[in-house]
Amino acid sequence: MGRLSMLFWVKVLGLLPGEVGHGDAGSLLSPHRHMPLLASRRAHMLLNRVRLFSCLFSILTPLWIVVDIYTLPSPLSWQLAGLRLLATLAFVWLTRALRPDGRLLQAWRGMAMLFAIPSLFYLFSHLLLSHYSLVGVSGIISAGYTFLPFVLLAGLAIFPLTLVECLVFALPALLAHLLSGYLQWSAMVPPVFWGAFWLQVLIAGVSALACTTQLAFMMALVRQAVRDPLTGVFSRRSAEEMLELLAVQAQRSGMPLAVVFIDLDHFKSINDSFGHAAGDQTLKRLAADLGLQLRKSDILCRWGGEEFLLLLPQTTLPQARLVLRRVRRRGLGLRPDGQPLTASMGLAEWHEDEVADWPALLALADARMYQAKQQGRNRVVSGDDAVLAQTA
Ligand SMILES: Nc1nc2c(ncn2[C@@H]2O[C@H](COP(=O)(O)OP(=O)(O)OP(=O)(O)O)[C@@H](O)[C@H]2O)c(=O)[nH]1
Repeated sequence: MGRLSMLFWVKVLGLLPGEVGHGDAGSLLSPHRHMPLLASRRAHMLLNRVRLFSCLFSILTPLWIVVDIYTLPSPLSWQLAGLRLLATLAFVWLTRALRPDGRLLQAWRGMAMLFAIPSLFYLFSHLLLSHYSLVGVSGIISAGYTFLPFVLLAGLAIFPLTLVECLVFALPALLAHLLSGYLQWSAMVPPVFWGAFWLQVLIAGVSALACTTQLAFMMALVRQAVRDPLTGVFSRRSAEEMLELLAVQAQRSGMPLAVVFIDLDHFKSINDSFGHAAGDQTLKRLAADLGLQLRKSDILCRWGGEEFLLLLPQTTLPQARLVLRRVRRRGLGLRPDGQPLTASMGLAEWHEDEVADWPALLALADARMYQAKQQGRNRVVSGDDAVLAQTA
């Protein structure tokens, strides 16, 4: 990582060097390269915040009707009350309609609606208010309506968003301000209008910094939480979470999903003969070597002790067998005595094995791994009791 980018991460964002990963800068820019676990956790967080805020707005929006009725002339106050009631209904609907399901698309939809309701309210209220020249208390209350885009842009700061997402969500509020100026162009005072616009751009910039900083911390936390500290591959807990996500995808889209349960052979003897530290080193080296041989979309997890789980999304049984043949041909590395390190592997696939859920898929791969142990170790057992030869 370059000195300049490290300066940004450490000095500007306040993260420690170990908490920053390769490709994190790209992940702050756009959500395309986010790993599925980060995407799903972020989707949950975004939608929960959307629901929290729409709940809050559904209480606060109608309360202001009383102030309008006491301070603004009729029928303006009643027209604004009608608008407020419509907005309240929309907020209530938003609070109840969307349930977090880990899909980013749904979270974006929720955010778009949360921001669209006040933006429309702002435009329509502005149209109504532009027909009146209000002074005194009425003037002060009506001026309050012009603050809505500022509130919206500042509200962005509570969401962990990438820079591109920030821009997309800030744009409607900025456009609403421009449109309101266009609709009442003759009555508008240009310096005030452009001054307000400049202020909104500034607030949007500060919000973008707050959003991306939150996201950077979230990425660091997720990375720490999902990795196994010894080997650096995914932990058991994150393996379960990813299996849940991948299972939903396999069921919905019909895409294949292969799972390999890997148990190292005679690992205890490494510890017994060479010590626990040598055992740890062997596990670390194996994880690093395996990681290099796999595709970016493949997911290697440490299930526990000397057991690993390999998740192969969008991979059929024959394709998974090819992957394992390649891995076994290259070898799993060496034991401290120079002998080849071997493993017993159980392979199962979502559709071909007709499993009902991911625990069943895992149980099948685990059972096949035991079969491989019983049949003499250093082999792969997959569907139809097919045993891949020891020397692939
Ligand atoms: N060094 C080290 N050893 C570990 C770790 N986790 C588990 N082990 C050891 O891995 C060994 C697993 O032993 P067994 O379950 O008997 O399996 P095995 O010796 O590989 O024999 P088979 O699986 O039957 O081929 C135990 O001695 C554990 O203490 C770890 O993080 N580091």
